[in-house]
Amino acid sequence: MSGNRPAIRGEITSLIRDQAGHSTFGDPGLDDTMEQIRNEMRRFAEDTVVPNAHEWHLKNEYIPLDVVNQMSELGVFGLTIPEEFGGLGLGKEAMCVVSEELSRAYIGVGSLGTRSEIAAELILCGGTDEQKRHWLPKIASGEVLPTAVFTEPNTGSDLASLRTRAVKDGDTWKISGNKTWITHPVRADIMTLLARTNPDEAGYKGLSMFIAEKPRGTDEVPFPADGMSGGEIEVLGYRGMKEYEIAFDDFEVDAENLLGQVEGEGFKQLMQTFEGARIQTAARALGVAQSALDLGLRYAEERIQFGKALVHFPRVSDKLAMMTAELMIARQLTYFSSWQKDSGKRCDLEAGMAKLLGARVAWAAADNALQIHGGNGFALEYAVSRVLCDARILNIFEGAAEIQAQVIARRLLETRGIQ
Ligand SMILES: Cc1cc2nc3c(=O)[nH]c(=O)nc-3n(C[C@H](O)[C@H](O)[C@H](O)COP(=O)(O)OP(=O)(O)OC[C@H]3O[C@@H](n4cnc5c(N)ncnc54)[C@H](O)[C@@H]3O)c2cc1C
Repeated sequence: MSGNRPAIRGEITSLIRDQAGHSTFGDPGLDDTMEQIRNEMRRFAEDTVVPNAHEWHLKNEYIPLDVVNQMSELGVFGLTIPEEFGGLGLGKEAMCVVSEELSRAYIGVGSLGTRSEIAAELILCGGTDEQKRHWLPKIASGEVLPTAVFTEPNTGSDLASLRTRAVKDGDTWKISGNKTWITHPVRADIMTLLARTNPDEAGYKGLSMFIAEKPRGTDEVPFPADGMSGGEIEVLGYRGMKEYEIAFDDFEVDAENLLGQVEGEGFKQLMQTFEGARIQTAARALGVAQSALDLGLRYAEERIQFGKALVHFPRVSDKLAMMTAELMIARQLTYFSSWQKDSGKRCDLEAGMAKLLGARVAWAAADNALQIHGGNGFALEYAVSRVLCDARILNIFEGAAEIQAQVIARRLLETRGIQ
């Protein structure tokens, strides 16, 4: 406790004021290559995303395809895909830096690569050679945008009990059932779709994963495919890709698009992506927290009350100091998890902690930054109002906070030999 004193918090605030506009406050401990990647992403985000993000949010608009195409050219969708399949062959560490920097500009942009990461990891870990050769280069180049179709109206956290059915009919599988909360499905070309292929097996063993092809749609005709319909779910934040509920009624998937050509492995295949997906979500949380800190600091410097800038009031500068310290802790845990993953070590415990902590830190940072804005923070016109809405989702998806806590507790008990 001796470290958390007013003088030290004041010193931290003075240091971050000096570093305002820098990439990070404090040295995150990355090498030059990673810092170059960060700078490149930052330049792109500052030029292309920051000036527009708030308007996209307020108008509930899609992130323009032109921005998506520029991200393809920067290699965002093929970051972790091996070079032999057209990717950049980088690790989760790079994925963290990129996700963080893009999410700092707008969580929607930082999340565009999420579904490509999940699809690529599913195919890399569980696909046949032919599926890898066919899909990975297209995902890496951004030619194919995936969407992740897992959640159902009655099945969220307890995914293993989902009910959407897949029935084999000659050379096709026919999918029937209801999915919900599907992000960016209208502009997607493939769906990583989890469905029950064995109705006699009610748990995870009855599930299989498909790489289901679909045509792109529009707002007017979102799903121009037989056996597929759906409607938009309006949301507080996390906009730019749009969320949909989707009904399948004998929707056809080619038999060759069953992942790995194996039935009953879908849940296990998906579990292999959990560590990576949690690390990526933790990195998105870092970006949101950094964005809140940037906005809070700038406002505290500019707003004068009682004849001084707000930043000179200890109760304001304390908030900035704690945001900075918490962000650094979450950042280190996230990077550490990525290093574990990149060196092939099990890291579900660390990834779960990073995701849980990152989401909390982002929410606290957004709340504090809004508080620093006073009444203006509550006005839609100010970017911090968006950041608060965007921060809120991080505790819900990619394993809600309660589920992460459960995973962490279970692993701790396991390591102590208690089952
Ligand atoms: C904006 C947004 C985007 C999303 N994008 C996608 C997507 O692209 N694809 C997709 O498939 N899904 C997506 N989801 C769905 C998301 O993954 C689920 O919302 C999440 O898994 C939680 O499921 P649920 O909403 O059904 O909540 P529930 O599972 O019903 O949980 C409700 C609450 O109960 C708690 N709870 C549940 N079980 C337990 C337990 N055992 N112990 C303690 N607490 C528990 C939860 O933590 C939560 O707080 C998205 C959701 C949102 C909101």
